[in-house]
Amino acid sequence: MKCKVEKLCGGCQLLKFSRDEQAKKKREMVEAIMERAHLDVKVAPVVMAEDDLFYRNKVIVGFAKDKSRKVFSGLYAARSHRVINTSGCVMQPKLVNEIIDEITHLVDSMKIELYNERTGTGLLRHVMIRYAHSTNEVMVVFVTSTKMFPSRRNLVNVLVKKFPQIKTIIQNINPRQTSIVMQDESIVLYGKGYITDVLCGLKISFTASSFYQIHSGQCEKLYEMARQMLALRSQDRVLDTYCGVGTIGLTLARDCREVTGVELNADAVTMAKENAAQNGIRNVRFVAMDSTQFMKEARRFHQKYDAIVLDPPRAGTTNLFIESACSLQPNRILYISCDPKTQARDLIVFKRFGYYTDEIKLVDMFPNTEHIESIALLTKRKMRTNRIPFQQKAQPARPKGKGGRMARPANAHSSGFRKADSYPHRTKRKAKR
Ligand SMILES: C[S@@+](CC[C@H](N)C(=O)[O-])C[C@H]1O[C@@H](n2cnc3c(N)ncnc32)[C@H](O)[C@@H]1O
Repeated sequence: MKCKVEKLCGGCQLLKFSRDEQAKKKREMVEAIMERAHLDVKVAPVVMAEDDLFYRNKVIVGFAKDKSRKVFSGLYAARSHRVINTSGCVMQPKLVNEIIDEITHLVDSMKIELYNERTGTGLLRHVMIRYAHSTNEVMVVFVTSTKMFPSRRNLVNVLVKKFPQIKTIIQNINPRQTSIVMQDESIVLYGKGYITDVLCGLKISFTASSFYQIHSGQCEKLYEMARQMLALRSQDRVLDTYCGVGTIGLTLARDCREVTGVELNADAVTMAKENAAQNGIRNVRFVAMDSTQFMKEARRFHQKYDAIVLDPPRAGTTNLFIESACSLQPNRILYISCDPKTQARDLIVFKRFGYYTDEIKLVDMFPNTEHIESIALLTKRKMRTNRIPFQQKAQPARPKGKGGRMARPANAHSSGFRKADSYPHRTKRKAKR
């Protein structure tokens, strides 16, 4: 496969290699990372994708003008903020490419002002397209520097008329001088503000700000692998941390007694609840909260989980998360990661708490790039020492609220635990004391 801008773009570092060569390289890379971390683990062969082109279901493009002042759009060149023309990119679905080309043409013909990163002036910063492979639904997000968006009505009308697959159009307002693409304020210009895909036989809806795996076909393989590795029993309680729109928890729900999903992004949690409802899944609940904070509360209320799943962002998790997860003493912990380096770092800390893994499995979620999704099942083994892995720093005392109770921060969400949720034997023992 040839790409005209392969070198300039830098997004597909492995495009020139065959599928087998890519599989070998990715596996060797993970083996080297695990070895460097002194983790004695076997790395399984990579589960490769049948469709390694046109797979990206999320694309963000910037805009610029060429020498003749004509607008073009594309990805940023590697390690820069220079837009290069990636029209017709072979990683993006054909429909997505057609929509991007049309938007670029409209931006040019409607003379929509482009945002200038250096001066912080202008209007249009980015366009994000999200695509649902199973349903062919498309979401378009215009990221603008101000709420004022003079040509938006025209733009929306032309786009939905030409592409009936576009089910929602959103304007996200990002007035800050930052490289972060989107900010919190959004206006739905057309449709419901979300699109729906079918994943592992479940209807899954997601909004512009919520996470959804980039390669839907490989994502199904990943979740099936997770199910098999966890081998849940009907009486098991599962905690799905960093749960996004609930995809992993919802696919596990039929195998176990109940699933609790925890996610920081309140938008994603709203979608997770909607996803449970639209699939008639009743043994799940979702909480908008920091995962570590949730587990600390779960511990306080003597909650027990047989399995904990974590699927954190690329930066991995924190020592405090690991400490809190291990303090709940689950039988197994399933760690899904999109960066084996941070996963290896975290696995070392899990080990200090007695949770070990023998094998890392790999799913190629990002064909033709250097990236890989890795998955590890950790089980509890006997601790070799009684030493506490690391001492927690003393926390500053929180101010007392009404009635002598600890005041909660104003923006804190609730774990939903009540005293009645505590395990009865523990409550009794406490009462005796
Ligand atoms: C890699 S995504 C995984 C989402 C989901 N498990 C999936 O497969 O679609 C990581 C998610 O963690 C969420 N997140 C980040 N920090 C968090 C935290 N401290 N507590 C809970 N969720 C967090 C992000 O909003 C994002 O949805």
